[in-house]
Amino acid sequence: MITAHGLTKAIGQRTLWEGLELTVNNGEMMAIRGPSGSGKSTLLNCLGLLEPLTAGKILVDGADATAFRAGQRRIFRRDTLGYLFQNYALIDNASIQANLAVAGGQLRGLNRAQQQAIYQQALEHVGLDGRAKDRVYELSGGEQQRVALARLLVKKPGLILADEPTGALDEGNTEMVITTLRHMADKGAAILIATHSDHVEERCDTQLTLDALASMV
Ligand SMILES: Nc1ncnc2c1ncn2[C@@H]1O[C@H](COP(=O)(O)OP(=O)(O)OP(=O)(O)O)[C@@H](O)[C@H]1O
Repeated sequence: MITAHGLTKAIGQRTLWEGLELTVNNGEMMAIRGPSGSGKSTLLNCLGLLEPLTAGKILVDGADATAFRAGQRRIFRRDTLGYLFQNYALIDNASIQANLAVAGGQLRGLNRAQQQAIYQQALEHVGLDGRAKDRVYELSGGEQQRVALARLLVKKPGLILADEPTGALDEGNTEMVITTLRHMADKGAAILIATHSDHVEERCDTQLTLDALASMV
């Protein structure tokens, strides 16, 4: 569960958003809407502790994440956070399997055969069965997006921040991504999705719109 109070972000002279309040419970998906430049990606980056806030407080499962020290932030990113970036954030010259292996999460403490079974299941889920040895740079944009999704399935994070996760995908793959995220929410994850898609918003439980808040001061 993530709760945020009074979130404010200013970049230079511009206030992107001010006094934002939001709560996403475990099991829920929230759509973050708003025109290009309204600060959707920046909000996800702040919630993921990748970028500092100007003001406000973020609570993750009741803990004040804004007060985390560097070590606690690392553990939060390693154990709790799953991020679907617009640029997929994959290791380009490594194989699909190597990209799944860096997911951490539920993999720790498992033997090789058990890990292989988890990779296999995740790749089947995203329609990349039998492709584990393919290099990421050989894949299409949509396939890379599906590897990023498979990595989330391997990690099973409690909090997922997805930045326009269906942007590069056709209708079938969009449906697969959104159904997979819905499945992860139903298993207990709290999920925020920055999206321009009405269809994605319809599949979410709640929405937050950032439009009117962006202002010059
Ligand atoms: N580090 C930065 N330095 C300067 N300006 C920045 C920085 N990060 C973001 N911005 C600006 O903040 C604004 C919000 O950007 P952001 O990417 O969060 O918007 P967005 O709503 O996600 O847009 P889109 O829908 O196009 O992805 C933009 O005008 C962007 O140029």
